Amino acid sequence: MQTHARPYRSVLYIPGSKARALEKAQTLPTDAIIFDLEDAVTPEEKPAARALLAQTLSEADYGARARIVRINGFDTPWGRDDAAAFVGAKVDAILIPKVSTAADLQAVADVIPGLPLWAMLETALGMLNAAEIAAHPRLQGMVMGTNDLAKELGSRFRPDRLALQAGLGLCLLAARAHSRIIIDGVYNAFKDAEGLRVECDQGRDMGFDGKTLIHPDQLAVANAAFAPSEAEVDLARRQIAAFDEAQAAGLGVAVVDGKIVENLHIVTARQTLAKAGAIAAMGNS
Ligand SMILES: CC(C)(COP(=O)(O)OP(=O)(O)OC[C@H]1O[C@@H](n2cnc3c(N)ncnc32)[C@H](O)[C@@H]1OP(=O)(O)O)[C@@H](O)C(=O)NCCC(=O)NCCSC(=O)C[C@H](O)C(=O)O
Ligand SMILES: [Mg+2]
Repeated sequence: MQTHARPYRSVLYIPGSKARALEKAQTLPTDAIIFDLEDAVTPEEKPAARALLAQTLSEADYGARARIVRINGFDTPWGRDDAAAFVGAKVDAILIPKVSTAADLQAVADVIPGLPLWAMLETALGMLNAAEIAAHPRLQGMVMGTNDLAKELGSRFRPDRLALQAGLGLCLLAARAHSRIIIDGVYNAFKDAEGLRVECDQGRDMGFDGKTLIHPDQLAVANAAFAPSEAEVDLARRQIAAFDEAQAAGLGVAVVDGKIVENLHIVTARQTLAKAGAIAAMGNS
């Protein structure tokens, strides 16, 4: 598990063209927002959405929520103008769609100095190049684009996401090897809370930091699934106490609930407590 200064349990997409949704998000319990100029915005609306978003971000207060802008690709008519519009803006990161190589990232890095970059991992080539993408020095986070990936693979939806597992696993390995944030893909059936819960639990079990979402009704499920449970916090505290006691007695191993606790488990326990603390500080239940 990786801990970061802020939680990313819930990462809500908001179409940059929807003024009401942009306003509403200022009060929603989401850890981060992706302000989208790509797939959620029609070609006809793109220039107006870019202007609305730039204006909104200069005025609105999104509090502690991370503000990430998803621009269009540089192989489209809008990508370069999107990038130019957010240089120096009040945003935490720029998210680049369909990143397939480290060179795709570098092209954006060259025109946006300073700001952290995030990459959508959603092409077959991106899966195969996940390691070089994650290693890019400007990269901070990775987002799985499971719709585009399924489209490229020709795979069908399955609740267990069998066809996507290889790609999800490759990207997760790459993110962890380079200490990057990594967020799971969206669950399209936004009225199916139980299906979302199952997919969130799968993502959390695999090691993702959180889930991208498309509707406010999905927030509570993701926030619960990706937060340490009370039982996990309690166990972490007891492991740390037992290990401290063992060390004071000159031992390198403790036993808690019939299981050994070594140094490496203490690293995880401390990360669990740090994550719980960061969530409490954020104020989103
Ligand atoms: C999915 C939706 C089109 C549903 O819209 P709608 O029917 O209007 O929803 P509701 O009437 O239930 O909305 C209720 C209120 O909630 C607000 N709302 C809705 N969605 C959002 C949102 N995403 N963020 C903030 N607020 C939202 C409405 O304004 C209503 O407010 P109120 O007036 O107070 O009642 C719609 O939810 C939507 O457009 N979702 C986002 C879709 C999107 O961003 N898609 C692109 C990202 S996913 C993707 O690209 C995946 C990736 O690249 C891949 O390859 O997998
Ligand atoms: Mg996509």
